[in-house]
Amino acid sequence: MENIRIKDGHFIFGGCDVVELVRRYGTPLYVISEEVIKRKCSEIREKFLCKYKNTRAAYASKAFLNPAMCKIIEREGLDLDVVSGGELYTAIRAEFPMEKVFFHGNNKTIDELKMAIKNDVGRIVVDNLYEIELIDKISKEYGKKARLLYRITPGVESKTHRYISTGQVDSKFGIPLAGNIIFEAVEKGIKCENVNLLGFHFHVGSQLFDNRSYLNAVDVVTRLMKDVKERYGFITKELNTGGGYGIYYFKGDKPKPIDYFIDAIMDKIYKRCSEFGLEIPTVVIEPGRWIIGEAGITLYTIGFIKEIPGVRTYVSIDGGMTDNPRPALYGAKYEALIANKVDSEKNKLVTIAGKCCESGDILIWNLRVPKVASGDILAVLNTGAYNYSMANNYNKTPRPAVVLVNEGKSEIIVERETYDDLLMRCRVPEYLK
Ligand SMILES: Cc1ncc(COP(=O)(O)O)c(C=O)c1O
Ligand SMILES: N[C@@H](CCCC[NH3+])C(=O)O
Repeated sequence: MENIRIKDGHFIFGGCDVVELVRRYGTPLYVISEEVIKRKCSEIREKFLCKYKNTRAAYASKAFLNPAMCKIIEREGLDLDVVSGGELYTAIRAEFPMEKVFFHGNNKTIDELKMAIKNDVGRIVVDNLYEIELIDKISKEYGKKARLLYRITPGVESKTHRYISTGQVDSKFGIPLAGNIIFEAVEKGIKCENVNLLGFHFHVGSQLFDNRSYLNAVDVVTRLMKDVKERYGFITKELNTGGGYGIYYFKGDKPKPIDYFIDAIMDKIYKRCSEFGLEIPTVVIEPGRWIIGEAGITLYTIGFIKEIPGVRTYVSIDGGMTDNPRPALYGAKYEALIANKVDSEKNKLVTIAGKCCESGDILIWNLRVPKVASGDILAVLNTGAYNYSMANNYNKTPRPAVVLVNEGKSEIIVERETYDDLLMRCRVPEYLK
């Protein structure tokens, strides 16, 4: 793994000795490398934004979001995809340019839509027919004209965990193409005076290593672009092709370079548009995991070690499914190392157990490690995406801090939660006191 450096048997990440980070900030600790994020964004600029005209790249912030991340993304010249009122609010508070925000969601509430429209969000990605009239009405109230993309369900299968596959016909996301619904939606979009329909969106799934589902989706959406042009004279000005590019977590994962996806998608869009006599729309991509996944590690302190003779050795850590629910949720696998003994020979097989009161709270089954002791530090790799953002307070566990590292410097960007934070919103009715 290219981000791994070793010095005096210690793991160095973002130029920082992680043992020092633990001493300073405690564990569990999310550590995010600014350098990796910048490298990823620069690759997107080089291989997509500069290479192809009329393109935009939005960072899918559900993967990892806080005000500092908004600032990095803004500086790197990317747009932002948000999927909830909370993510939108974070972007607003971080003063992220609203015209560069794409607002998603399969069940946006009225209050969320109001916040988006009032703040002149760049695009609302409409997920169903009923949203359109609501947006039109709210836009009218605020004297605005909301810019819309319609998310379609392209009806394509993707090879990934079924919980993160989104493009198939039977999906809760997007406007179905069967029947007349999509045409009804386009007619509405054209007729409603307070909206400006700009084009279409699809997102086929996440953690993908194959570009076929994207290409199949481009086939479907360009056919739709042709149909709506013929029926209504509607010109698709923008086509958002979603995110989903996979990264390496564990042996067997075979991530592809980003241009494997981008070049194939662009080539297919150009070909189909030329075949159908369509104008080339502005093309948008929306990666989340690919930008942030490899930028993060999580550090834990090893606690009790339990050896069941002839069965297994459980090594317990001070976190688990509360800071990383992915193994319990998707059976996700991670690589990890003992950060203060990186050089030592790995001659033991252990299972890393989280501290939640759940048998399923196992972070890693069968990890090869050197002889470990209580107090050693475990570093789990490539945890930048969907770890901090999916963390929770189960068993009244405070969420860890997030530290940003760069060239040997470290800075807290999210403070560790305290027990008082956990109780801050609880109230005891008078009669129970
Ligand atoms: C609409 C949309 N765009 C982008 C993404 C980002 O996905 P990923 O993090 O896999 O790139 C998602 C999540 O799967 C999504 O639902
Ligand atoms: N939470 C998922 C990704 C969801 C993508 C959003 N549609 C994961 O950890 O892999």
